[in-house]
Amino acid sequence: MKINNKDKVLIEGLTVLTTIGVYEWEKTIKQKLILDLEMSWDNKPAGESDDVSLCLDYFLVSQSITSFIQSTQFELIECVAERVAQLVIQKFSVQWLKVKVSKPGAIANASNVAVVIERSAN
Ligand SMILES: Nc1nc2c(c(=O)[nH]1)N=C([C@H](O)[C@@H](O)CO)CN2
Repeated sequence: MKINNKDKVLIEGLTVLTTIGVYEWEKTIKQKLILDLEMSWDNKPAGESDDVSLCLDYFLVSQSITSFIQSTQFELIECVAERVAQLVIQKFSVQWLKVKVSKPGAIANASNVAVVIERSAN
């Protein structure tokens, strides 16, 4: 059977408020993070059957990521990216993903700062 290795499911602009930052003043406030995810997934079975149980459900993935980030305190956006990658790989059996975490309010004279990571299962 041929596998569609190039298929992806994307989540773009997922906005979450959380406690994030290395400085003391940041530990008492909520700040906005924006996440973009690119996840490898064979979309052919879901596309051919129109069966939600065969897709990578972006609603469930978004819900899991949002509640995880909202309920956890972080210092670095690198840590958010790493933990989100682990969650998606473990909970949704995703084999490869790219995660971008932006913290648009971090630098007054920059429109955005972000980190990007790519991770694989195993
Ligand atoms: N590479 C990073 N650099 C910095 C981070 C970070 O998460 N990753 N965080 C901070 C502070 O929390 C900053 O956002 C306060 O404006 C500094 N550098």
